[in-house]
Amino acid sequence: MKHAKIIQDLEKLGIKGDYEMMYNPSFEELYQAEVSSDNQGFEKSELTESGAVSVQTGIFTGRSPKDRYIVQDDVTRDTIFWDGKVNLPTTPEIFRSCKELVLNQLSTSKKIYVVDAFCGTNADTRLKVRFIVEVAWQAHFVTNMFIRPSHYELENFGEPDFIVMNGSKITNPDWEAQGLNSENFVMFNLTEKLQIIGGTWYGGEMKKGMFAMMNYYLPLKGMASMHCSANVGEEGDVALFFGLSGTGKTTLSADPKRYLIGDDEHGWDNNGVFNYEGGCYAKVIDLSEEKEPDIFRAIKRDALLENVVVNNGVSDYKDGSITENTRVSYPIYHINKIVLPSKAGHAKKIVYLSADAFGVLPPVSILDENQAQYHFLCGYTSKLAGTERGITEPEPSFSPAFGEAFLTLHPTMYSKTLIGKMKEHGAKAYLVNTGWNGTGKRISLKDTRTIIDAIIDGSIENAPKTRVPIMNLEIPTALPNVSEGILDPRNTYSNATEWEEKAKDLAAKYIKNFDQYCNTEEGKKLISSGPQLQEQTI
Ligand SMILES: Nc1ncnc2c1ncn2[C@@H]1O[C@H](COP(=O)(O)OP(=O)(O)O)[C@@H](O)[C@H]1O
Ligand SMILES: C=C(OP(=O)(O)O)C(=O)O
Ligand SMILES: [Mn+2]
Repeated sequence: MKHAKIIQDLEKLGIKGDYEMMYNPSFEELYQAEVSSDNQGFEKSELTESGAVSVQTGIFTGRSPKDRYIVQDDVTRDTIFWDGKVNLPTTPEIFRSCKELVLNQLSTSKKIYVVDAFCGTNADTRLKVRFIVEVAWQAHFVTNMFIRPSHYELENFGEPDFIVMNGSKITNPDWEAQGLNSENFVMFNLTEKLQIIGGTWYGGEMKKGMFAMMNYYLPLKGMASMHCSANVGEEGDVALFFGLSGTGKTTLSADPKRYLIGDDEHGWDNNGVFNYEGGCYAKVIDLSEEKEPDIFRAIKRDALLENVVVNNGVSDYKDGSITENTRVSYPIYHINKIVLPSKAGHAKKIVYLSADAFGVLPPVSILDENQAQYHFLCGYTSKLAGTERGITEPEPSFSPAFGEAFLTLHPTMYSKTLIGKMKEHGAKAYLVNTGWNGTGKRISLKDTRTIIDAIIDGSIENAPKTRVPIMNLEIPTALPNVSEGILDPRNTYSNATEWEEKAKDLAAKYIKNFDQYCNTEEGKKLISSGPQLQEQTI
C-alpha cells in the first residue's frame, strides 16, 4: 500500500516517530486540518468571507536570502555561480548538522504531511518533488503552488527527484560557531537532492527553492529557465512578462482576453513555453475587484491568504500592518481562462517589467536585439518593500535575468539560452515601466494594460516614435487610449531638466553595474546599447 511505502521512505530518511501521516491530503482534508482546534500559534487558520482560509506566516513574511545556503561539494563546486551573495556556500558537515535538527523536529511531530507534486509541466524535464512538512497550511501552500499529480500519476510517482524537508519550528543553536548568518536556515544539497528549512515558516522558500533547482538543471540541458509570467492568445501567440517581485507579472498575465500559462516561473524548450507551477501566488495589498477582477475572484474556497488582516472573518486588503507583502495562493484553475496542461508554443513577445521608483524610465520602450540582451543582463527595477527581509524602502536594484535571487548558474547562461530562443523564433522585446513617473504617481494599471495590448497586437510598431536620450531608448510618442503626455517621461516633469538629472544618475548606475560584463568582447559590444552619459537632452 502506498501509505506504508511512504512511512518506510520517511524512516529511511531518518524520520522515525509516533506521528500521524497524511499523504497528499485533499483540499477538504487540508481545510479540516487547518481549522482544527489542536493548532497552536502560527499553525492557526481562519475562514474568511470569500471561502478562502487565512493564515499568518510568523516572523518571516518574505524570503530570507541571507539565510540561504548551497552545499559546496564535487557536484556543485564548478557549476553553481558562487557570487558571494545569492548562492552562499556551506559544508556537507554543517548541512548534516542542520538536517539532523530537521529530522529530530519531524520525528517528534504529532502529524506529518507528505505532498508529492511536480515542478515543471513536461514529463521529460519536471522534478518529482516530495514535500515533508508539519504545518497543515504549508502542505496547502505547496498543493496550491505545485502541479498536482492525477491519481494515476500519484500511483506511479516512483522515487522523488528532490525532497524538501521543512522543520520550520526549529532553529539552529550552533549557527554562530558554524559561521552562518542566523539561527534560521534554508539549505540545498544537490548531491542528496534535498532542501532543508528551519526557523522560517514562509512558503516562498519552498516555491522559489524549487525554482532555483529548475534554474540549475534546465539551462544545463540548453533550455531557457525564466522568472516570468506567460499567457497565450486565441492565435497561439505567446507573451512572456519578466520582472522582479512587485513589477506586475501576476497582475498583467491575468488578462481576460488571453489564456494564462503561468504567473511566475517558466521554461522554454524546443516545443515552446511551459509552466513550472500549478498555481499562482498573487499580492493582495490594495486588491480590488474593479482593478483586478480575475485575481479577486480567484480568492475562494481552496485559496490560501497569508498575512492579511482579517476582522470578524472579513479580509481587509487595504491593511498592510502585518506586511506589505500580503498574498494569496490558489490552484491555477481558479483563473477562468487558462491552458491546461500549462504550456503553449514559442514566445513572440517578450516584455521586461521594471517598476522604476525614480520616475526615469518611459512607460514603454521598443528594444532591438542587443538592447534585449543588455537589459536582460541588467534587470533593473526598484525593489519594493515586502518580499525580502530588510527591504522597507524602494531601492534601485539590478537583478540579472530579472531574478538574480534564484539564479544558480552564471547570469550569462540565462541570457544566452533566452536570447538564443528569441532569435530562433523572431521574438521582439519591450521594456515596460510599471512604476512611477514625474507626477510622483504610479503609472496606472489601465495605461499599462493598454500598452501591453499594443505590444501584443503589434500596433505599437506603427506608432510615431522618438528616442529618449541618456537612457538611449526608442519609445512610441502616442498610442490609442493611453493617457496623453505620459509616454515621454520628460513630459511628466514640470521641468525637463529635473528628469535629465535623475536620468543621468540612473544611467551612471546602469553603466557601473554593467562593468561586470565588460571583461568579454561579447559584453563590451553591448555597452553602446545601454544608457549613455555624455549625451545632451536637447
Ligand atoms: N501599472 C501597473 N502595472 C502593474 N502592476 C501595478 C501597476 N500599478 C499598480 N500595480 C500593482 O502592483 C502590484 C504588482 O504585483 P504582482 O503582479 O504580484 O507582481 P509580480 O507578480 O511581478 O511579483 C499589484 O499589486 C498591482 O495591483
Ligand atoms: C514569491 C515571490 O515572488 P513574486 O513576488 O515574484 O511572486 C518571492 O520573491 O518570494
Ligand atoms: Mn507574482
